[in-house]
Amino acid sequence: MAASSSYPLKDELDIVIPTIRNLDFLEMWRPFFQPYHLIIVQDGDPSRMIKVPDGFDYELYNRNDINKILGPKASCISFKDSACRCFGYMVSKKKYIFTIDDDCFVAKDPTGKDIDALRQHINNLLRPSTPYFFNTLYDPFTEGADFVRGYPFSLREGVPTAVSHGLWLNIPDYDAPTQLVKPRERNTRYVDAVMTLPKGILFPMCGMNLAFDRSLIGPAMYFGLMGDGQPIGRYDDMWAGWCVKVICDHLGLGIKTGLPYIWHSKASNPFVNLKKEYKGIFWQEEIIPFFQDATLPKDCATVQACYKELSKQVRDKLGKIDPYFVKLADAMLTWIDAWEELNPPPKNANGM
Ligand SMILES: O=c1ccn([C@@H]2O[C@H](COP(=O)(O)OP(=O)(O)O[C@H]3O[C@@H](CO)[C@H](O)[C@H]3O)[C@@H](O)[C@H]2O)c(=O)[nH]1
Ligand SMILES: [Mn+2]
Repeated sequence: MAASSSYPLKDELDIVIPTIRNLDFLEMWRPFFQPYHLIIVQDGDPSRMIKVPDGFDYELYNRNDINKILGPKASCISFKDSACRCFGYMVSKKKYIFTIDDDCFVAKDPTGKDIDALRQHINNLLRPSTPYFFNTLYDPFTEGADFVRGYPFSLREGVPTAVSHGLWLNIPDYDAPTQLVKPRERNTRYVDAVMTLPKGILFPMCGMNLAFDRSLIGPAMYFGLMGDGQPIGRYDDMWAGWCVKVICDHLGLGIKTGLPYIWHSKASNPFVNLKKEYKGIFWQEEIIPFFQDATLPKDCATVQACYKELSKQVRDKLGKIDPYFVKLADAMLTWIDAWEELNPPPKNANGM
């Protein structure tokens, strides 16, 4: 199934943008984004006025709004880090989310055509994933592709897709050490593929060009405690991606990576990034085995239950690395409480 209408899921999808800058980049996206509702999460000084180009339908939240809406639970939303974007996921009322950075522009495909990244994400999300058996012709649900010989027919229905992870031309999402040794490296390779991440395999999720089915995995898309007052930064999306992948594997949901590409226009400062990433670079050598070995009990049947269980395991098994992980485990529970407060389960016919 492909998205057929000119603006697919127009009333079922919010675009979440974290920002400390102006939003002129929206002018380039106007042909693709204008009909969609934007949720802008303004980070940093709340007294700064962020100019949104005319013609866009949006809601904007600054730190004062977050504190007012969440009260003490606002402590789980990062300040002075792009991790703040997850507040937008929480306040949205839509089934789907697309999040993009304000320095990401429309890329061109090899034919020179502007890439409608939003439509590609929607196609990725509306088509099933195949985490249990790798299809060597990549996404079998893409036009012009299919399952190859030897692919078990019992697995060809696939599973629901929870996440669509897009990529970036020009400035790649490198860590600070790589940025420092390869300052001029640019990603010029357009790989025309969408792949399902196999079950049991983790991946480094980047929040720059990311879409997900909020109804399937939203409560697990917490971007952690980063930025002001925290010992690490730039591990917001990574943390969310590791939690989300473990939960998707447990619940039988799929995650795809590959198309669409956006054009990432500028590299953030590698020295500032090194300071933010420093502890994460060696902590992750213990964090990754934790997630690789993580198992969730069979009776964890909802994302929230899985997430609460993961929080308990983070406290028990990562808390010994640094007290930060005990704080993070608590923040994961605060996040779920806040999520449930803002997104109460629908009442049944008896109003219960
Ligand atoms: O304190 C801040 C800093 C930035 N933002 C907004 O977040 C995004 C990303 O900012 P930027 O493009 O400057 O940084 P990158 O290094 O390219 O970000 C990528 O690396 C990861 C860092 O966590 C992340 O996945 C990517 O976003 C912009 O929209 C800034 O305006 C902010 O809100 N607060
Ligand atoms: Mn950037």
